[in-house]
Amino acid sequence: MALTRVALVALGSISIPSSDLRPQALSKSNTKSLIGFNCRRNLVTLYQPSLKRSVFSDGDLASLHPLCSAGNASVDENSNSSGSTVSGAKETKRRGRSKKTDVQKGEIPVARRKKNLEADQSENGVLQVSDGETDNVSNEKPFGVHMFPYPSAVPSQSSLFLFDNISDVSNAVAKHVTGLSVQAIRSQGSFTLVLSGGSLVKALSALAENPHLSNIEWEKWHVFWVDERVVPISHQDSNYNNAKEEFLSRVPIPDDQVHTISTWDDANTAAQGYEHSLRELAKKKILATTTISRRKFPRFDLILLGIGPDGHIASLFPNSAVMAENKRWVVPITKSPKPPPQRISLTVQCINSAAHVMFIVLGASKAEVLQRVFERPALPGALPAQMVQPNEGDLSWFIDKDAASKLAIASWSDPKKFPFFDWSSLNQSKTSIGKATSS
Ligand SMILES: O=C1O[C@H](COP(=O)(O)O)[C@@H](O)[C@H](O)[C@H]1O
Repeated sequence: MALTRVALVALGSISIPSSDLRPQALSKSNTKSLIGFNCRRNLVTLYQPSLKRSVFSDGDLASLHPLCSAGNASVDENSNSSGSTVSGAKETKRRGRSKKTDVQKGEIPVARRKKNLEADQSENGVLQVSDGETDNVSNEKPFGVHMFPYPSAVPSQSSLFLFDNISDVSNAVAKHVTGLSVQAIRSQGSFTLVLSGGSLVKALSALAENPHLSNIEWEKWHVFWVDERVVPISHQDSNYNNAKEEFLSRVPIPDDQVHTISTWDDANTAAQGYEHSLRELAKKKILATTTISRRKFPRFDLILLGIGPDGHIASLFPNSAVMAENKRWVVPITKSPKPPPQRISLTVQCINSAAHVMFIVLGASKAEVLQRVFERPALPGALPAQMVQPNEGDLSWFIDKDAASKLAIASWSDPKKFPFFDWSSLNQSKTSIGKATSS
């Protein structure tokens, strides 16, 4: 019990910086659909300030969103008119936000843009998502079990946000990314973003629209890819091409800061070439690095991940040998089960070195795999998405209701169905054996 408390107190200092999903950006109907969870390893806590408390029974969950009720009833738009919130340890105050939604691209000087965005940031660097009511997370209780992560030296934190549709997801993602961009630029002068391919890119549409389009300091962005297919960059299978059409062509990031991967050769050469260019950028300090087990890895500010129906992330497919790679930053894939067969991918170790990792999962075709990721343990490597546990960063999931439709969220608090496992007991077990009789 004591161990549980320790873990929960830690929830009071959620370190995700101002993802800022405040309701000003969410329309009234949007706020109905938002559910926020904070997870620390296998703990999930859910907050809703309008209930003036932050611990929920299953009944509360059912009233918050139909997806949380045991029967997964169809969505009742009126079931929750208050929206939910994730807030920091300090009281959240609604602050004034300048209305610039109609400001055209480039019209706001950089200094003013910064000021406007700073006004949007949370106090104390703590995530504060609010519908204007207040909440305090310092005495949370565990809500349930979250995923089946593999232990690592430093527990990471994660959050799960659930929305009705892709447009709500896109708005929330845009605000989250904007917040991280502001924070990175403020602390180090640039923002390094890593894109995935596939359906995820569509969820970036709100980022390329006002107010984000005008507010973001695009000239300080560097864009990378978590994986690429070995096809010409103009090919319809190219992740670059996909991102260019859906997102990059709509935002003013300088061309030389869009780090396309040369894929004219075979996968081996392309992987070596990409790793080489990343290492060069690290030497030039354009890319930060971090050390894990005495090896250097790039520390991207944010990696955006999708998930395939088989649980693959990037181009890392279930049970492939490259899942175990812990030296290289980039690996070649020559027999991808999903076409095209030749690809390159950042490694799990590389992904877990990022400061922030965000999954964006949309659509019913992802419902089953999401259930496996959150509710079924798998052997290491069998479900690549479960291996995403940033070493010194945070993980967030932005999910629409179709993708979440098979999650038994209402049962997550049932210890019989989802046994609570306290990872901190692993660290303490050596010293606590002797104490067992005295307590
Ligand atoms: O092949 C790939 O698939 C995953 C998932 O794509 P989705 O279309 O099913 O969302 C994607 O994240 C990855 O970048 C891509 O190369």
